[in-house]
Amino acid sequence: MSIYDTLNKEQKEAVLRTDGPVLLLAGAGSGKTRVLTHRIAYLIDEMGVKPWNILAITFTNKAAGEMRDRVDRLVGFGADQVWVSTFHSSCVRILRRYIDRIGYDNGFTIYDADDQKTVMKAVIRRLNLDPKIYKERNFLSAVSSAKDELISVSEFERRAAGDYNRSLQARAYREYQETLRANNALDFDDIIVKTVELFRNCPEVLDSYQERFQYIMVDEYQDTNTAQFELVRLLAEKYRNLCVVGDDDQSIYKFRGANIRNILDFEKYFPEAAVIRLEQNYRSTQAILDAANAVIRNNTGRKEKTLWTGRMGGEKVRFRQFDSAYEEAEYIAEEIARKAVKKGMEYRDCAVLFRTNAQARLLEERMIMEGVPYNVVGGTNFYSRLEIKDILAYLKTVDSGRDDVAVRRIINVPRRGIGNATLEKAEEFARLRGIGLYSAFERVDEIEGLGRAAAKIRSFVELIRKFREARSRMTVAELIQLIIEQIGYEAYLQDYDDDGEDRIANVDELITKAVNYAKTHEEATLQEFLEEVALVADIDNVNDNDNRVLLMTLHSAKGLEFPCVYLAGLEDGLFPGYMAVNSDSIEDLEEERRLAYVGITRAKDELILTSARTRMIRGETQYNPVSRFVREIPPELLESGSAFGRKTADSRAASAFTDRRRDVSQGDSGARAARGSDGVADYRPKAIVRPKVTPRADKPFIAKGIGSLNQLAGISRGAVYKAPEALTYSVGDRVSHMKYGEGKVIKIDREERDYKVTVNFDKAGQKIMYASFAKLKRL
Ligand SMILES: Nc1ncnc2c1ncn2[C@@H]1O[C@H](COP(=O)(O)OP(=O)(O)OP(=O)(O)O)[C@@H](O)[C@H]1O
Ligand SMILES: [Mg+2]
Repeated sequence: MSIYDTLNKEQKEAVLRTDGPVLLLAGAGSGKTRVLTHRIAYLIDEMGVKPWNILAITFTNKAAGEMRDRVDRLVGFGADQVWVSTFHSSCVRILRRYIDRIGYDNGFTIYDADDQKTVMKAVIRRLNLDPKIYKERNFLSAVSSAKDELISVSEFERRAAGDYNRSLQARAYREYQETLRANNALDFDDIIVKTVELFRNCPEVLDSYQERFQYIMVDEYQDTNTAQFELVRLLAEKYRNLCVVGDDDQSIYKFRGANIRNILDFEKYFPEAAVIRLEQNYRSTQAILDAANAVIRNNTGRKEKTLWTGRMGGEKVRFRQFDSAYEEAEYIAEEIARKAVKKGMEYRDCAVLFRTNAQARLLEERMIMEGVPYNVVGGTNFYSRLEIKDILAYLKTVDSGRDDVAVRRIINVPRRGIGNATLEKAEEFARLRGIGLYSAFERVDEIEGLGRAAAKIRSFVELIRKFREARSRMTVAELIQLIIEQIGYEAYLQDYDDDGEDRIANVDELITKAVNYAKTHEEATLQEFLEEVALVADIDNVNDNDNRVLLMTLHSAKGLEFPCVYLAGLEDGLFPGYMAVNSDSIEDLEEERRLAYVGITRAKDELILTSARTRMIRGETQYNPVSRFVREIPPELLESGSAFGRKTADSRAASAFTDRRRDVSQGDSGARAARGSDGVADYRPKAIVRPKVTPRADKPFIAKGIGSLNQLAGISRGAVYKAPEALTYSVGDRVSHMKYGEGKVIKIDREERDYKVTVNFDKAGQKIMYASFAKLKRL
């Protein structure tokens, strides 16, 4: 039997039709990704296509890794020569070779979100705009949307003419772009945009890649944006062997410029395209698929699809509502622990999905208490931690010194007493000469008026010089160790805050990564290491061999599948989000609904939906109704039993502890406020019991991510014990709130640590919030 015999008729057609454009449109779990891997195998094994003539693009590095594994298993020989990668990694590889043709240096750096913010803040300062009114994130999102649509600075300026706000954005875009250029840096969007620019401006380069990639495949095509589509279109223009697979019901990146039009336009640019549809879902049970269909059916203007599964029956989808988010988290963690212990479920077979990153923390807390090993994907990206960024900034400076943001980051880490005035002088010196900040430091003797600060800069330059020397005879891991020792970084971290130990552990983790990197890459250079690090999307921190429950946002879960899935926080106002619920257009709501569809269809055998009646968000208690997505599932498809029957004395004590801790950090009586007045709560923590927070000895305790105990403890340690300040408003006043708009104060309760304010908002209705968090302004 050949591997192709396991495919159904339509899948086989998509695999065998190797020449010419193919559009494969099909619902979740219908084997689209499987078609791509089999297609690669078929091209190599049966058609004699050279592996290096194939390019397969996926959405995340994890997906790329999975596809690579599957291809390795299917193809006997040469699979490693196939380019299986994300848009971004492919483009970086191309730009490393050729970006000098469009005026950059091939050793460019890649800026992450934090770096971008730093640059944009400086731009706002330089444009003399009031940073209280003009926020870098607004400018950055305007810039990013422009880049998604391939709108250049000058085009943006042209379109902005006559519109004050757009013109400001245009100026910011120009300044921002010039700064990046001066630093020889690209942001994430530039990686695609510059590749398109390169292809458009250098036909010979484009031609060489067209020859190279004679067969191109794109997974999750529904989420490609205009720039990415143009890139693929250019590459495929000559041979036209382009196969894209996607599902319009799973398009969830509109906010990032993903363009559903690309699906519709595909046939326009490739009129000869064969359109293939798959209708059998191989992933989920009928019960799960029914729920998914019941939800997505409510979107308008979609192409109705028939999706069926041979996996008849299956456990009903479960729905549980809790009084608070703590109880929700407790339920999930306890149940997972029980399944693992009693039923021998593997932790890795289970995922907890949620709408916003902020939901992770409570879940983590409970996982730790239950001794459930877990990994948080996203939100707490390892590489965005302060300590990791510090070390990487050192490495970047040692590597090239061309990245001003990196140099600025470490100039006073650890403290060297180099003040802002000194830095400004150096920056001015650099700007006038068109050189980088580090180059200015190297010429410190020429900078006037530095006084004693000059010596401090000189010794910094000397330090970097030493590291550069060492670099040639050391591995990356050794270099990191040397840097840590020389700058006294451990002591610095210990002093920095209460999380010193954890931070040091993270740095150790980076060293481990560097060691592993060297093992898997023959010529592991520092530059390559930095490049890989810059590209790892959040999901890539997950090590598949780890037997852990995955906690992640719905966005990160795309394309993945798990036997058991918990979908948490199903409340109107959270999922669908507040904005989508209150927006006039249905587009936002429909995008949220597609996200719900993605979530539901990740489950193979078991799906549990949960929600909480009350939830604290930034000190405000929110009372949210059950998500409309749950209500869209007909009751006969749901099993909604009691959530409280099985609560043990132990777990009550534990929740009392959690609630109490929230009390302290959020102001007194937080738990009471959180529980609300609907009278449903079946118990109240009368005595505050403080169980010792030690992981259970009989279960594996592995806490990765932000969830280590030290850091958890930091929740309360870090909390501010604020005495209530005098309020500037009183009952009856009209006030405004950043998110909810205007409303009237109905009640103010003075509590030990804060005021609890009840406001009736004109649009958002009644909310109870703590004054120090709510930042209400009297009108
Ligand atoms: N013909 C088949 N026979 C058996 N199993 C199959 C077949 N086709 C797909 N599967 C299995 O069904 C599951 C879903 O397949 P796959 O991940 O390729 O779907 P997909 O369409 O890419 O889903 P998504 O839309 O979520 O990305 C996988 O476990 C896959 O191995
Ligand atoms: Mg897929």
